[in-house]
Amino acid sequence: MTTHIGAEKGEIAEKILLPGDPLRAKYIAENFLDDPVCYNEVRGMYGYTGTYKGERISVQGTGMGVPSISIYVNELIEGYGVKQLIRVGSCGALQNDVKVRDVILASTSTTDSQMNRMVFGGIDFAPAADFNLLKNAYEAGTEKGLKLRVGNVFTSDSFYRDNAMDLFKQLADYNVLAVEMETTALYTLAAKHGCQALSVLTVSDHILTGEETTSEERQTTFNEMIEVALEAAIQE
Ligand SMILES: O=P(O)(O)O[C@H]1O[C@H](CO)[C@@H](O)[C@H]1O
Ligand SMILES: O=c1cc[nH]c(=O)[nH]1
Repeated sequence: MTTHIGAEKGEIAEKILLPGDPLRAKYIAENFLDDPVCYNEVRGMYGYTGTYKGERISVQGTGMGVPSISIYVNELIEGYGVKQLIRVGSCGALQNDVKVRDVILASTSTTDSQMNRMVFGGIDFAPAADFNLLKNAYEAGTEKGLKLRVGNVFTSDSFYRDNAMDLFKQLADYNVLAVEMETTALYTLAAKHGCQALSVLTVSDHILTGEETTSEERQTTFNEMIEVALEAAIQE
């Protein structure tokens, strides 16, 4: 057991999906994994292990934001030997040609979080997705007929930010596709520990137009994102 995860050693697979919402972890386990077993309920942050197409896969809620996902990623890697981590999250679109329900693969991330500047003594580390995972996810999505977007996402410490529009427009001018709250931490910690990481994100709302998905639409698109992530996970 680690501080925030109640699993015994060996109960968590080397490959794991990481939704922010613990109920999304439960949904993924119950609808996509065979024989799922719940290994964690500490803080209601559900974690399950099952199989997908015969391969052992876990899914663990991370909570929202850099501090929360950092706790789970650290404990999963250092405490349980997890090697491959795929975030399955939601995000807000920053580009006119990125639409609600689109699925984005984050090749890198920009951030307002101080985490990396603290760690690297003020320099800007460039967090990057694992290329093989990114390639596998892109191919899996393309085979399913999805038009995946690949690019830079903004990992923000703030969901409710005063006067956010100027910053969002500037980021859009610099080709940042969307905003979310965890990818920078995931990629940086994975790099530190020699693990593979990728964020697969569904656009749940549009920052520029205010458009939002209905809960039913979110469900359908989340399913596509989850399938892309699972198919990427089981490739070599
Ligand atoms: O849907 P999840 O994975 O939680 O991701 C997004 O949703 C939360 C904000 O509502 C943040 O965690 C953000 O990154
Ligand atoms: O606008 C959004 C949507 C999802 N997640 C975020 O962090 N922001």
